[in-house]
Amino acid sequence: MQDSKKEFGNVLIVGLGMIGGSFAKSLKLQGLATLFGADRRAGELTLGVSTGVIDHPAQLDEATISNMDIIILATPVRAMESVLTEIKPFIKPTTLITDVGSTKGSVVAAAKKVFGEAPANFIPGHPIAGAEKSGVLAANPHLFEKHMAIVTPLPYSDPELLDRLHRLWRAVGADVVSMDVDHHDHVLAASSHLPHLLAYTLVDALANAERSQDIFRFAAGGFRDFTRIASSDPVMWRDVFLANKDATLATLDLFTERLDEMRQAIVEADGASMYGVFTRAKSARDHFLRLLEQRTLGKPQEKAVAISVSPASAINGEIKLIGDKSLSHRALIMAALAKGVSELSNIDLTGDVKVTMQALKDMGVVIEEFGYGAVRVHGVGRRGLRAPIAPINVHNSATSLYLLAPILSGQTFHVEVIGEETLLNTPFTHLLALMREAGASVTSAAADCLPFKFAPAELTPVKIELPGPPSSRLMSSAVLLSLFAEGQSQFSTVLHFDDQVRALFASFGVGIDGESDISVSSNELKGTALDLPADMQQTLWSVLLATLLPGSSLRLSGVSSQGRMVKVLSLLQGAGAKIDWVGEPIDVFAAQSVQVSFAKLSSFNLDAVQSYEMREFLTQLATAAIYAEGDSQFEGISHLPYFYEDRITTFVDGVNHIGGAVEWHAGTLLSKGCTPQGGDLDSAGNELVALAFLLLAARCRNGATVRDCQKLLAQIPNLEEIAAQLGLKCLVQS
Ligand SMILES: NC(=O)c1ccc[n+]([C@@H]2O[C@H](COP(=O)([O-])OP(=O)(O)OC[C@H]3O[C@@H](n4cnc5c(N)ncnc54)[C@H](O)[C@@H]3O)[C@@H](O)[C@H]2O)c1
Ligand SMILES: O=C(O)C(=O)C[C@]1(C(=O)O)C=C[C@H](O)C=C1
Repeated sequence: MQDSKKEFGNVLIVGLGMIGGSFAKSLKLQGLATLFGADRRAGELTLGVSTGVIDHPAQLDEATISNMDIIILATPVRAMESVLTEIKPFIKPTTLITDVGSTKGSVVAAAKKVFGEAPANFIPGHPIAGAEKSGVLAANPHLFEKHMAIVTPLPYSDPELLDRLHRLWRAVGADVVSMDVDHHDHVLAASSHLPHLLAYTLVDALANAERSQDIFRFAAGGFRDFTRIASSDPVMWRDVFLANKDATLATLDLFTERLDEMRQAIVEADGASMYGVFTRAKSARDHFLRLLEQRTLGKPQEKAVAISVSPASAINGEIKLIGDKSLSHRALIMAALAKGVSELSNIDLTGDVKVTMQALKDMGVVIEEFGYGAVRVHGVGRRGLRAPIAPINVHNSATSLYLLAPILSGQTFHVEVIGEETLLNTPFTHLLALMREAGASVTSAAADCLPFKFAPAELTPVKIELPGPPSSRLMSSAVLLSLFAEGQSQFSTVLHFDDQVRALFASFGVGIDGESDISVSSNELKGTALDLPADMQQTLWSVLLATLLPGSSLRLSGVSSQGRMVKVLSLLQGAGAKIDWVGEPIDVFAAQSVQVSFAKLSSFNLDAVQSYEMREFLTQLATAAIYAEGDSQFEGISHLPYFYEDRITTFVDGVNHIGGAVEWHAGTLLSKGCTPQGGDLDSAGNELVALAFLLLAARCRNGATVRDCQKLLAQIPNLEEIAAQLGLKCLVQS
């Protein structure tokens, strides 16, 4: 009867319908077992044999049962007790008995009733895959692939048989997870049972309604999508609701309450409440779908993208660049924590900012997007965020982590933060130390790396010195943390607080007093309207293009005349750049226009303090130095965090590869003015190196191709468009 070479030996399916048939067909097609089928409908067994789903029809008698290695119960759940009673006298203790039923508590109860105590070889299971079809003709051998199978082992389940059950599910393509029986029934009541109840009830209610003929005649996509599952097998679903009564009632009550609220919103024409529910639900569903896509398709591979730049002549015109990325992150967060509505314009919603925005949406913040760079954020107040349904994923965005972590530590719910790629191996020691100083309850994986788990905690004001010269992200973390500690927090730093960030916080009502001894008070935030100033990297890039390309004349509007922007432009002015501020400064960011034209730059030097201040601009400034007359020198780079040095060494290798003349000695960059020939530049996937290389390429004798620009394009998706607007020929090649 048995082919000993087959991994799972003799397998009997009791209830050869859609699920049992799918299981049998998958094992049979792979040659992993000899398949037996038993069903109270003889016709299903005949079909099972003729369609190649099973090898042999079988009876639940001693000859069959005592010969099986695995028995899978795949009948409706309420039939399982009678099947177990029938097979009990013949079961060998070494035979694995499992099931696929949609409820687990009732199946365990049935086993206890039949056996006194569920035996060690009885281990329940449940595939989270299915269809609205039934019967063996609906068997699909691929049904379980890349879907989850839940196993609910009992305390005394046989470990070897549990291992066999795991292997069995993996063999049909499922990912196996273990769960407690009660938890399973509550989760499935909400995720599967309630939707079936709603679909059946909706169709039935409408079928009996007045005008039912027309309702069905004119029902299109929405009705069809929503009610597909009302075509499922009625016996199976009657059994599910009889078997999982309490958990279903609990989730039904919650839903009924929310449906009543929605009804009330319609009665009162309360558009804001409806909009809130709809956007939160959309965001939650989109989030699920992304997770599901990742499960079924795996993570998409990032494709290497190159950008070739033809030698450019002059760039001319007038341009308003999208808002600064770092301000965009902060503006969204502040608007979410404020009370009332904020209107944000010229906000950059691409790249990492999307990560921050998604996290806020996942925690219930309604963010309406209109057109290019304009959003309306419905603030929920400092402690009004809601627990997300899944961990917050900051992907590869350290900025999102620095800004979200302090606000999560001040919430009233538990939440986990996960990340991806390089972020997973990065220790966030200073950030964690800062939060713990305020009494935050945050635990991390080894070595202060992600994932982080936050629990509610009462935060207290801190009085500390921020370590080293702190990053501007850490300074913002400190301010955000202070908003959740009742009282006044004080930080001293060796650096001045960035003026633009200070202006942004102030416009939401956060007073940051002092230059390097900073005090922040926790108070309520109020929504506001903000027009963000142009992105600093993109502004510097455009200014340098116009400076380096003879015949250029460019006007940039909406450039902040505060903080680092002014400093970097002053530095270039000092080297001979023709940069003029035009008009009066407006708004909280003191935005103005900037007029730039070609200039012959003279060499310029940065001491260690300036290198620190200009650290984000070093690769672009080094490019300017390459085309300046004479030797320029940037000192103290090796004192910066390692990734700044990595950027510079990648930059130096690339420049020299295409005929430039830069040297790198003991943490100092030396550039001898020259015009490189051009060729291939490898940015090693770093977006700031890539941006500098595009600048370098524009003035090379023969142009150049910059490799590995995918991260740059993720940060500035409309780069080709900006270049075209300026008259620069950039071609993106994927
Ligand atoms: N349909 C789904 O999407 C889905 C998904 C996961 C799990 N499940 C579970 O799988 C099981 C089977 O569902 P299905 O969709 O395959 O249903 P189905 O109707 O296609 O198959 C059930 C089979 O069991 C047989 N049967 C009923 N009582 C029996 C008895 N006492 N003895 C022998 N055979 C009997 C029926 O004749 C039928 O062929 C159910 O417990 C269900 O809860 C279903
Ligand atoms: O896709 C469908 O048609 C299903 O109904 C599958 C579904 C579900 O609700 O997700 C149905 C019952 C289960 O026990 C598991 C899966």
